Amino acid sequence: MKQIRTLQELNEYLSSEKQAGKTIGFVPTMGYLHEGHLQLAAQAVNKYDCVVMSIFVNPLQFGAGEDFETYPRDEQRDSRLAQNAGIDVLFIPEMEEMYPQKMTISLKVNEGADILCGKSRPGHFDGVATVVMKLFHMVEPDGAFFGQKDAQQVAVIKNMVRDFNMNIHIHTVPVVREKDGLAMSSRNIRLTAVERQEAPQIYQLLKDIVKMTEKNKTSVSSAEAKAYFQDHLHGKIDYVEILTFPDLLPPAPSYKGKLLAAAAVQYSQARLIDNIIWESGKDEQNV
Ligand SMILES: Nc1ncnc2c1ncn2[C@@H]1O[C@H](COP(=O)(O)OP(=O)(O)OP(=O)(O)O)[C@@H](O)[C@H]1O
Ligand SMILES: CC(C)(CO)[C@@H](O)C(=O)[O-]
Ligand code: BAL
Repeated sequence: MKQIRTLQELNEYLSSEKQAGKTIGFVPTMGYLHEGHLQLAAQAVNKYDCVVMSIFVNPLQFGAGEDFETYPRDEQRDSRLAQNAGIDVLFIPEMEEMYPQKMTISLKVNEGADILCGKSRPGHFDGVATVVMKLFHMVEPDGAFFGQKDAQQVAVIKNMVRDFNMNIHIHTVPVVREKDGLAMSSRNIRLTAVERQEAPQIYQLLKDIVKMTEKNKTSVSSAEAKAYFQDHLHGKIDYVEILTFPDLLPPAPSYKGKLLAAAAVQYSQARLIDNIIWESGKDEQNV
C-alpha cells in the first residue's frame, strides 16, 4: 500500500494507474477505522482495480462547540488496517494540502439539509458536500463508497453527483454493527461504560418503531417516536424521524415504498446516529 500526503504525488500515481487502464474506487473517511470502514474497503477492492482511501478530518463540516479537535485519530493503526484491507493508496492530506487558502467558493445544500442531522448541525452538509467535491476532483474515481449509517449524507452526495453531472457511481454499504446491535462508529470509544451498555438499545428501539409503523399501517409521528426513545434511554434524544427514502419527505398515510427510520442520541461525549431503511407495506419485512 502506498501512503500519500500530497496532491502532486497522488496525481502522479493515479495518472499512471489510469493510463494502464485501471478503474479507480474511492473510500472517503475521517479515519479511526473500524469494521464499518473496512466493509466499504472490502466492497471497493472487490469492484475496482485500484482503491484509494482518504483520511481527513474536515473542519468545514464541524460546527462551533462540536468535536473537531477531539475527533479520535490513530494514523499508525489506520495504516495497518487499510493495508490489510487491500487498499492500494492511503491518501492522508495535511490541512494545508486540502485548504491551501481560505475557500472563496463553497457548496450550499439547498434540499434536505435542514432536517435530521442538518437541523442540529447547521452547515454540516455544506461542509461535507464541499470536501467530497474537492476529494472527487482530486481522485477522479469511477466509483465511491459511503455507509448507510450516514443515510442523509448518502442522499446529499447522490444529489450532488446528479446535480453537477459527475460521472461517479455512488455505492451504498449497509450499516455494520457490533454483536449487540450498536452501529459501529469512531465516536463509540467516547461512550462511558454505562452509556456503552445503553447504546445498543438505539437499534432495538428503531426496530420497535418500524414494527409499530407496519402494524398500524401508518408511520409513528416524530413526537411519539421521540417520546418512546426518551422513555427508554438516558441519552438526550436529538431526533427520531420516519421519512421516505431517498427523498426524505414525510410519508403519506398508508405509504408503500422505502422508508427511513433514523435517530440521533447525544451522550456526554458522543453524538450517535443510526437508522433502518426498509420496504414499507410488504408482507415480509426485511428488518
Ligand atoms: N457502522 C458503519 N456501517 C457502514 N458504514 C459506516 C459505518 N460507520 C461509518 N461508516 C461509513 O464510513 C464512511 C466514513 O465515515 P466516518 O469516518 O465519519 O466514520 P464514522 O464511524 O461514521 O465516524 P463518526 O460516527 O464518528 O462520524 C462514511 O461513508 C460512513 O457512512
Ligand atoms: C464523507 C466524509 C469523509 C467527508 O468528510 C465524512 O463526512 C464521513 O466520514 O462520513
Ligand atoms: N460520518 C459523519 C461525519 C461527521 O460526523 O462529521
